[in-house]
Amino acid sequence: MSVLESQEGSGALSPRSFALQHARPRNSFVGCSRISDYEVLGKLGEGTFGEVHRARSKKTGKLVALKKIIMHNEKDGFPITALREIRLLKLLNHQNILRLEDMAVEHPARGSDKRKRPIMYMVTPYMDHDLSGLLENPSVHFTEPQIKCYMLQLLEGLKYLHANRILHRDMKAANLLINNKGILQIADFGLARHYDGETPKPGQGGGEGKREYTSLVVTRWYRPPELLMHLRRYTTAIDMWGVGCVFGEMLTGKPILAGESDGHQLELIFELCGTPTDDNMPGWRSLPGAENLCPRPRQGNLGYRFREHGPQAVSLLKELLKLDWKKRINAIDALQHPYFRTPPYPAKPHELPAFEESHELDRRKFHDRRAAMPPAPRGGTVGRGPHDDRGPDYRNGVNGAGRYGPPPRNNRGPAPPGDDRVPAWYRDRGLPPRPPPPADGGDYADPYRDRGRPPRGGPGGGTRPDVDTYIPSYDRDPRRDDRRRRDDMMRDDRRGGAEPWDRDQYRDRRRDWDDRSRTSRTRSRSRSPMRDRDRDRDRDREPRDMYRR
Ligand SMILES: Nc1ncnc2c1ncn2[C@@H]1O[C@H](COP(=O)(O)OP(=O)(O)OP(=O)(O)O)[C@@H](O)[C@H]1O
Repeated sequence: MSVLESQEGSGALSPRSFALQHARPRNSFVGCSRISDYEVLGKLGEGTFGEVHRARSKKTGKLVALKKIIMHNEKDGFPITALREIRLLKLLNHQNILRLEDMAVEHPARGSDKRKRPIMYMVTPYMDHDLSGLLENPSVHFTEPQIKCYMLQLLEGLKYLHANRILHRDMKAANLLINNKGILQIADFGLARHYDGETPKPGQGGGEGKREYTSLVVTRWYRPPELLMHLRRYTTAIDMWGVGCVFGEMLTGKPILAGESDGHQLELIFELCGTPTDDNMPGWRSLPGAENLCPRPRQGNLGYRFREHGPQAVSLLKELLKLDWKKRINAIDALQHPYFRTPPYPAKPHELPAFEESHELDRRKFHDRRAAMPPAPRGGTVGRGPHDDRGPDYRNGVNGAGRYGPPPRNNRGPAPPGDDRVPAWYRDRGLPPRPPPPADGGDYADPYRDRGRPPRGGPGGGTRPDVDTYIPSYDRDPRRDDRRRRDDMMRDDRRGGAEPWDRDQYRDRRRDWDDRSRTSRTRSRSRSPMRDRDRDRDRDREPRDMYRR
C-alpha cells in the first residue's frame, strides 16, 4: 500500500505511524556531513533563516544548494521553523517537492570562542531558478504549453502534500524552484505543518476544517480572503488560492494581487473576484475579520482582466480564486480541468527551453537591464505607491493598467517629474513601490524583521505606520517578510495548534519562551513580540473606505 493510499480516509495519526508511513528509502538521505565535503561556489540568495549558497559535493561532483540556518538569537537555540522544515522535507518523497538530501555541519574553528555553536546547512539539489526570478527576467516569455506544464507539476506536488495531510501555508512564485530540465519543485517548508482534517476528495473542493490553526500564515499577496478575515479552521484550500495567484502571475508576468496592507489586499481581491455574499462565500459574515467590513458591491473583473488568455484559463482561475473556501477547487480536480485538455496542450518538462539562471541575487541584474529599456508610451498609471492620491485601483493596476508580460512590458509613460523615488526597474514592474525609509531610520523600524540583526541600511529597513509591517519589501520580495509571520505562527501554534507529536517539545519550549519573554519584558517593554503584533493588527484595522469604522 502506498503512502497516499494508506492516508486515504484514515483518522489522525500518531507521531510514530505518521513517520513510519512517510519513510523515505534509506539511501535517499545522507545524514550529516561536514561542510568541508562541499566546495562552496557562490551566494544564491538570502532567506529568513540564512543565506543560500551554490556548492559542489566533493564526493559526488553534484551541484547542490546549501541553506545556512542562521540563529537570529543564539539563546533561542535552533529555530523551530527550521526544525519543522527539516523534519517535513526528510519525510517527503515526490518529484515535485524539493528534496532534502543531507545536513552539513560547520564546527567553529579550534581556539575560537567556546560559546560559538556549530552552523548547520540544509543540502538540497541545485535548482536553476525560482519562478518569481524567472518571471522577472525580461528575456523570458512563458508560452501557454509551458505554463500548463508548470501548473500540472505544481498541482501534482500539492496533491501529494494534501493527500499526506500537509499544509504548505506559504504558496507563492518565489517558493517554486525550477531547473533547466523543466522540473518544478515546491520549496520552503518553514511554515508548513501537519493537517488534522479530511484529505481532499474529488468533486468536494476543500471541504470543512476540523480544528483551528493560526491565521498568521501565507505571504500577503498570496493570502486567501478567509485568512485575511482570520478564519482559523482553515483547510488545504488556502494553498489552492496561492496556486490561483501563481497561475495569474504566470499568465500576466507579475503578481496579480499586490496589496499594500491586509485591508488593501481584501480590496484588491473583491475588485477581482467580486464582493462576498451569503451565496458566494457562506459564513463570511461571522469571521472575526469581517466584523467591520462593508465593501461596495462588485461583480469582480476576473473574466475581463484575463479574457485574452481564453475561456478555459479564466474558468480554472475562477475555480482557484473562489471566495468560498469550502467549494474552491482542490488539486485532484484542478488536474482534470479542461484547460489542460484544450490546445495548445501542456509541454513535457524536457521540451522546455533552458534559461539563464535566475535567483534572488540575479534579480538585480535583470532590474538593471530593464531600467535601461526605453520608456513606454505615456498613459498608464501604476507604480506610484501609497502616497499616490489616485486610489488603490490606479496604484495596483487592477483595471488592467500595468500589465507585465511579453513586450511591450508596460503601458506607462515616462515618470512624471518628481517621481524618481521609485527605481526605474520597479516602475516597469508595475508594482506598488516600497514605503519610503524614515529619514532617521528609527521610528518605523520593523521590530520583527530587524530583531537580533544589525539595522539594515538603505531602503526597506523600515515601514510607515499606516500600513502593516508585513509589507512586501521590494528590493528583495514579499517573502523576506516572513520572519514575523513565522514567529507569530509558532507562538500561536504552540498555544493549541501544534502537531500532536510536537506537543511535549512545545510545552517545554513554551515554558522556556515564557521565561525568556518575562525576562525580556522586564528588560524592555518595547521588545515584547505580543505587543508588537497587537500594534501591527491595530494598524491594519485603520479605517478604510470599505470598513464601517
Ligand atoms: N535548492 C535550491 N537551488 C537553487 N536556489 C535555491 C535553492 N533553495 C533556495 N534557493 C534560492 O535561495 C533563496 C532563498 O531560499 P528559501 O526561500 O528557501 O529561504 P527561506 O529562508 O525559506 O526564505 P524566505 O524568507 O524567502 O521564506 C531563494 O530565493 C532561491 O532562489
